[in-house]
Amino acid sequence: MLLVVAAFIVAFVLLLYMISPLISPKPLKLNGAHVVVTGGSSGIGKGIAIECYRQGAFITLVARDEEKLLRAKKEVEKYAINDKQVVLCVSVDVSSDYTQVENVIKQAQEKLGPVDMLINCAGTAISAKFEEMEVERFKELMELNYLGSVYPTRAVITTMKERRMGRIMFVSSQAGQIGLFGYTAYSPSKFALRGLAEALQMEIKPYNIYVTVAFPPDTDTPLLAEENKSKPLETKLISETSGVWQPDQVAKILVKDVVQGNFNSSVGPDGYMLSALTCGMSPVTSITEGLQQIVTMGLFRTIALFYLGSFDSIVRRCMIQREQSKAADKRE
Ligand SMILES: NC(=O)C1=CN([C@@H]2O[C@H](COP(=O)(O)OP(=O)(O)OC[C@H]3O[C@@H](n4cnc5c(N)ncnc54)[C@H](OP(=O)(O)O)[C@@H]3O)[C@@H](O)[C@H]2O)C=CC1
Ligand SMILES: CCCCCCCCCCCCCCCC(=O)[C@@H](N)CO
Repeated sequence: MLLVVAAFIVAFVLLLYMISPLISPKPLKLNGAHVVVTGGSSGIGKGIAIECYRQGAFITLVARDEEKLLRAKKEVEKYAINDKQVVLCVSVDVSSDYTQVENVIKQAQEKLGPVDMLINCAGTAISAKFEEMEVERFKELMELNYLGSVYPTRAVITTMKERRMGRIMFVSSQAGQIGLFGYTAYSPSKFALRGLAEALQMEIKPYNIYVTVAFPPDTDTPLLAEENKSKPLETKLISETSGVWQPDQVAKILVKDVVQGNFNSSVGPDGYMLSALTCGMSPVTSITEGLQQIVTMGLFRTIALFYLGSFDSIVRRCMIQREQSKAADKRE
């Protein structure tokens, strides 16, 4: 009896693998492709631009500061693999006015052809305790991190649907998979991207367009340095769990995933566990991914409970320490 059940399971898994080419997208060829990277003048976005350029892509860098854009362009150009490749810079605020965003995308398409791949990486982070966060920040982060990804996507989607091809990446964060101390304004803006990505992917899969959401851990960029100046100790200690990564390491993984059309892109062992654990109803891109989620979910939830316990104790310890030092100050 057991043997029959085992045989059925094996046959079922084999069958799944046989049909797997039907559900996995064909990898996109970066050579000659037009890749638009918002936030491409710094940090992770610049790393992604470099990685795509090294594989023969034409790049449009989108950000506000023109000087920073030009500096990034020069850096990216060092990685050319042929003399036809071009790096175009466009200066626009991706979060304020849709018409402006649409216009710059149009200009970029006129110069470098239709967009094959859009990387939504422009974004920022602020960490502070909920009651210490200025209320405008909640709106600002939603505007930049969420609407700043909606607008460029909206501007490329019609052409992608007509051409029946394309890739779109949203750069969320591990803080877009788990709500963390200090990130009451940031986490929601990154969670929102996941909802957008799931809904959009269901709409555009029949058009052969694939959506990827990336969930990077702390990455050594100008943004992290700036953020660390005022980051609550709790946030720092909790985030350290999954380490600090280099932008080029992160960029390599993200580019590989978006090229393959994977819905999920995670970095490092903690990132892998977080993604398996929080997969919910998100689309699956390969049989292996689905099977891994089925098998590991219970185990990862068990591990997660230990992590959550240790995060709670970090928060409690920091609170006690603060109160003690306040009391000591008073005595002096
Ligand atoms: N670093 C980290 O630890 C992590 C970062 N992330 C996410 O990755 C993304 C990139 O972060 P990172 O590389 O560290 O940040 P950086 O600050 O190094 O780069 C941000 C980029 O976005 C551009 N940008 C910012 N605001 C706007 C705007 N309104 N319109 C157009 N462009 C804009 C910036 O250029 P300019 O200012 O000139 O406009 C710059 O090119 C962010 O979405 C961040 O949330 C996710 C996980 C971890
Ligand atoms: C099985 C379960 C495993 C659980 C592992 C949990 C690990 C949590 C670490 C969260 C790190 C958050 C980094 C945010 C980075 C970011 O977006 C900002 N630095 C932007 O500047």
